[in-house]
Amino acid sequence: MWVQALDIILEKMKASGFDFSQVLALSGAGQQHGSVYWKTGAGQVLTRLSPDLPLREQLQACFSISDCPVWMDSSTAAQCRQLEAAVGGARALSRLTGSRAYERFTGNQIAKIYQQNPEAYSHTERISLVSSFAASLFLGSYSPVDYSDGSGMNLLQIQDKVWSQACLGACAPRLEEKLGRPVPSCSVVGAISSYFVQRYGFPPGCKVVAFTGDNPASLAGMRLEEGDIAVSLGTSDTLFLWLQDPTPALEGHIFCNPVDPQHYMALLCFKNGSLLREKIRDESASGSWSEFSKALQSTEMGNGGNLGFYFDVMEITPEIIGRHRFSAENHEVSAFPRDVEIRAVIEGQFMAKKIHAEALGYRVMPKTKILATGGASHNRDMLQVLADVFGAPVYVIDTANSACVGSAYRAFHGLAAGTDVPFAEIVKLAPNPRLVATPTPGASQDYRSR
Ligand SMILES: Nc1ncnc2c1ncn2[C@@H]1O[C@H](COP(=O)(O)OP(=O)(O)O)[C@@H](O)[C@H]1O
Ligand SMILES: O=C(CO)[C@@H](O)[C@H](O)COP(=O)(O)O
Repeated sequence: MWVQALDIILEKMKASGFDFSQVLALSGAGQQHGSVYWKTGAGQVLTRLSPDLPLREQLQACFSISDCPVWMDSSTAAQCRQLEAAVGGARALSRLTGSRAYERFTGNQIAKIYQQNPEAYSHTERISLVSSFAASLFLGSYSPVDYSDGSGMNLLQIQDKVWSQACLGACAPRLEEKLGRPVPSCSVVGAISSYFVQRYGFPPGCKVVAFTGDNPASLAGMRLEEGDIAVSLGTSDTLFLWLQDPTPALEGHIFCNPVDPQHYMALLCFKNGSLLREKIRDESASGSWSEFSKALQSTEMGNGGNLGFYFDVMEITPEIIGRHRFSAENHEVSAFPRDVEIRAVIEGQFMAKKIHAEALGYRVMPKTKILATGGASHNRDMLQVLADVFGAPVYVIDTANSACVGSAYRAFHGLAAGTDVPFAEIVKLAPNPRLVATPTPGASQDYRSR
């Protein structure tokens, strides 16, 4: 599916007259943590692709696992406990790799594949992340994993930027050779393969800059500065911040920074994001976002004291499931009126984000900007609640696809690789984010007191 998606995108671009010969460098992003298993011999196939055929037809037999584990999988609790035990506990693993063991993190996913399907594992010559997999297609050879996306595996020592031998050993045998050596996120990993030159007309020297995770790429696309907080309202909701001195904790993740190898980023991931909001929209707003917005407009900030927490699937931050509603008198109730329900979902989600960010050491400063992205950042009424809960102005960039924009910026940065030009300098002429919501005076104190 992923290979075919790339075929389709490039064919559509070609049909629309896109001039590939102008592309000097490219980069990209993939959902974090997902993994792709290349069968023995696949590396050879990659180097000999015929420009006369789509990629899908040529790569069909190249994978030892046909259904790639993706980030939403949470079936690896046993492997998580084994990994934590092997390195001296959850806190020790977090200090080493930036996170305690998480079910979706790739090391635990690999361990499960090795334990349940050792034959497929032994026929695997290379394991890619979704990001390095896509880069490999463009390169025509295996692309290394970059430090930033590599931090979402529970395998990389985030301070030293090398695979942890203890973690590798706890997950599966001969794993280091299947992963290859990780590289700085701004590395040029090679030139585009002749397949793309001949089939689409890319210039032969077009540089491929290491691909990274969707959240690190979004951080680049939003040109985050210290003190800012980015809120991505996609399928999942994620929150990320730029950090200099990380303090890995038991909740949340520390990743290597995708644009500055000396720095870090913190990330919190909430599984009950847009899919939950869509469910509530269908149940309480006749399936219409505009009805959903009307409910937010017609209810008061603070929701008359009603409070709700909604986790239809097992949440990541924190591990909890179920819908929990509390009346103004602090009694658990089984339902709210439709409009109250809609406000309760949005206020509950945004208050949780603020509380968890503060637990990682985050403080709203006078210059703090909240940068919103992802599909739901089109919804201005939701963004007003976000501004009120955080007590900070909310901005959006012109496109909600910040991971794509970030990939383009990173490709541009890659062109200057080796000259030590900082990323901020490279993107300084990019359009500034637009202010879309300012906090209602006194709002954040109101929310704090709740
Ligand atoms: N007007 C809107 N209001 C709220 N949510 C919206 C609106 N438009 C789109 N969305 C949500 O955006 C989500 C898709 O976000 P997107 O960032 O594209 O996803 P992904 O994280 O998979 O890249 C959809 O699940 C949808 O619920
Ligand atoms: O697991 C995480 C981050 O740790 C997710 O954020 C994935 O990176 C994919 O997210 P969506 O783009 O589907 O929201």
